[in-house]
Amino acid sequence: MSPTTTLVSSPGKVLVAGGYLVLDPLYSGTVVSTSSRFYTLVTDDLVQSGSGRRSPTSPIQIRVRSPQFVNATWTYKVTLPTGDNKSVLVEQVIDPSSATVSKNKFVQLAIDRTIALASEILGPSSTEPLLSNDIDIIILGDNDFYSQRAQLTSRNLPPTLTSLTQLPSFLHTNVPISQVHKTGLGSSAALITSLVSALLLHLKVIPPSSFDSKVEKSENDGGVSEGRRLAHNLAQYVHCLAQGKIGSGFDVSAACFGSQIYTRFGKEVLDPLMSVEGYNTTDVSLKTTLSSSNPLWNYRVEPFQLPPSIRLMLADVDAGSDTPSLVGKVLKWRKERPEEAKELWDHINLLNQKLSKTLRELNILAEKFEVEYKKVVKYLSSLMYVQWLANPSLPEAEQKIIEQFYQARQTTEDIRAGMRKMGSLSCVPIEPPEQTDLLDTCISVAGVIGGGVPGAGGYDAIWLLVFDPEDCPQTDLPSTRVEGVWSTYKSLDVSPLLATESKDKGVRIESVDGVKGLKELLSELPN
Ligand SMILES: Nc1ncnc2c1ncn2[C@@H]1O[C@H](COP(=O)(O)OP(=O)(O)OP(=O)(O)O)[C@@H](O)[C@H]1O
Ligand SMILES: C[C@@](O)(CCOP(=O)(O)O)CC(=O)O
Repeated sequence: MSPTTTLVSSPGKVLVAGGYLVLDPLYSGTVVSTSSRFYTLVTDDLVQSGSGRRSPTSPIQIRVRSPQFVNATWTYKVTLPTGDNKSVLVEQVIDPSSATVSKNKFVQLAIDRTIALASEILGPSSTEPLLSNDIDIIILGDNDFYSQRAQLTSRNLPPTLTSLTQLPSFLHTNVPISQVHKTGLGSSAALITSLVSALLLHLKVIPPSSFDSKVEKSENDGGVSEGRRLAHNLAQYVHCLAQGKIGSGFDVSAACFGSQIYTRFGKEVLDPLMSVEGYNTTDVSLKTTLSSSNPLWNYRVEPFQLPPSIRLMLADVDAGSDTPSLVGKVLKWRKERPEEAKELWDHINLLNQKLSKTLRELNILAEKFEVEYKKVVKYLSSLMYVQWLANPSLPEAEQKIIEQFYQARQTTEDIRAGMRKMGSLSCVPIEPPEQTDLLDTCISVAGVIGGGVPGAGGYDAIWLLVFDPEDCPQTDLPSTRVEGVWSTYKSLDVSPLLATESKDKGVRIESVDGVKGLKELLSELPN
């Protein structure tokens, strides 16, 4: 086989509405995929990897490196099924000279399960030649996935968006993965989705057109290829296996399909595959279970994107919360007080639907009244919310657009109130008072539409939607005013993230030259 290199990326996520509710298939979540991405490069190019063609008797080796971390190289030996041994075996090769053994369950399971699926679909004898050269995998996450506070401090830079753009790409974190401060963009979901997608492509289980949205649109009713759906199902499976539980899966879905209104799949589809010890001896077929035509994969992905000239802003709040414990407490409350919970969840659900409908309506208005829409964005970008409706003599189209923005503001506020109520009823700090103060300060800034705490909430982060008018001097942009508030905010340590919304539909095939800083990084990697 001639050497090949495959590079794939997948985005991070922000659950702007639907936290907790999205765990139940009766409700949905509005998830925005981020411009910050995870990249997986798979290569068997002898020059690049410095390794060589295997002799037929030596084992298949896969080396994985995460160059942003200390002690983050993992080598695996792969045994394909032969004779009586029907399962794929992926074992870590431990270097006896190394003082500490580093393991990465997420990476190991992704490789193991993807090769097992490939071997079922292609047959072991067709899979073997695809692994005839040793494989090198490089994993990289955009800086946003990890807190850059220490990097900014060490360079004497203030915590602003401008400072973040000055940092080199894929900065080393100077710690092992287990000690890194994550920012909540869903590193593990983006990592697994990009890794399994890259391997499925590399092993030719799916064609590159699987991730070409133009081809997908022209060839498929729903605009989504079979290959992308297979990658999604596999990534959901691996993520659940690595986390040891079946979550809602909104993060993996966003990494695969992009921004969307997400309704989860029923847990039943993965139950037979979820035994960690027994997964590779089970008689359950991966090919059948993970197939895009398996009706048990009953998730729903409705396309969604933010209206034009609206910017998503994110800030990492350096306090942190333990999501699983928040989820455990909320679900306990829901179990103990089902009626109270149902009433509140139904109420929040209507508000969530109202928000996505309003944003959708704004997309339609922006297309229909392009000039008026731009004018309104510019006009509102310098006004505080209380002034938005102050001029009733504006032309009808402009008035209509302003009313929708006003509605978006009110609905985000109503959702926040609903989430705070859920927090107080379940005794969980979903939007704790410190975050309420921060959000109230931010949304009172001119040009800010609304905001909230993403996902499970707590002390981790906040999101805002702000007007982002074209041809506006940097100093007059709402995002610049917000940054000013964040950098001087005293009661919490607030640090911006660079991420905006990714309008691309999830997994994307990349070229090394097209990813800023990648070529340089690869050229500096030791063999
Ligand atoms: N750059 C990376 N290279 C290799 N593995 C990684 C990398 N980043 C994350 N991981 C894997 O993902 C695991 C973290 O998963 P975890 O579910 O705790 O994070 P998360 O909830 O997705 O994070 P966040 O949403 O805060 O970004 C790590 O232990 C590691 O196995
Ligand atoms: C609480 C929950 O609905 C969202 C958690 O989101 P996040 O990881 O806090 O972004 C859990 C889930 O959907 O898996």
